Amino acid sequence: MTEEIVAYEPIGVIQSPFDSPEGMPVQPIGASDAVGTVEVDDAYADGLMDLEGFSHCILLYHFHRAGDDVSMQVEPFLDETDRGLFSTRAPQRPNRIGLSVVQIDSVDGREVNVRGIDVVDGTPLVDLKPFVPDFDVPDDADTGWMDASTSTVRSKRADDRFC
Ligand SMILES: C[S@@+](CC[C@H](N)C(=O)[O-])C[C@H]1O[C@@H](n2cnc3c(N)ncnc32)[C@H](O)[C@@H]1O
Repeated sequence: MTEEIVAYEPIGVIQSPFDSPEGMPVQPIGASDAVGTVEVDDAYADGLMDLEGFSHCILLYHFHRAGDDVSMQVEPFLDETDRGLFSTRAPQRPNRIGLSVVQIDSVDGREVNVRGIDVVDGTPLVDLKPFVPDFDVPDDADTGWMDASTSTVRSKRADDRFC
């Protein structure tokens, strides 16, 4: 077991239309109409320079409303079978880090206006990176058990199992 403790402070906050983890989309593909704002703290505003040239960005954030009961096998939203936690995107994990690729509508001061947001309003932002298909999309990716069709993911809504 590693001895080092890693601690981060949020660099900002994500505003979204969703007040609760329950009943909301489970991935950005199901939230294409959901508009949100990523607001970085003043100290980091200059770091948004040049971001407007990218159509999408990667948000890394803390699932602050996830429950404490972390299991190594979970039934994910997109299946009816238990799966190893690390083969899922379940929010309830040892380090509650979430990742979403969202569309950038505009960058305005310390705010990034985004679309396709699948997080609860007030989610603490840990990092933001540009999405670059050549870096981030392998052309030979296999997706294991996660064979839910695109239309299933689009219409799927979360329940309270990870709260
Ligand atoms: C399945 S996770 C996927 C999130 C991200 N796209 C990922 O893959 O890491 C999305 C679900 O997490 C829950 N959720 C979103 N924001 C949360 C937060 N701040 N705290 C706890 N749960 C959250 C909601 O139930 C939402 O439907």
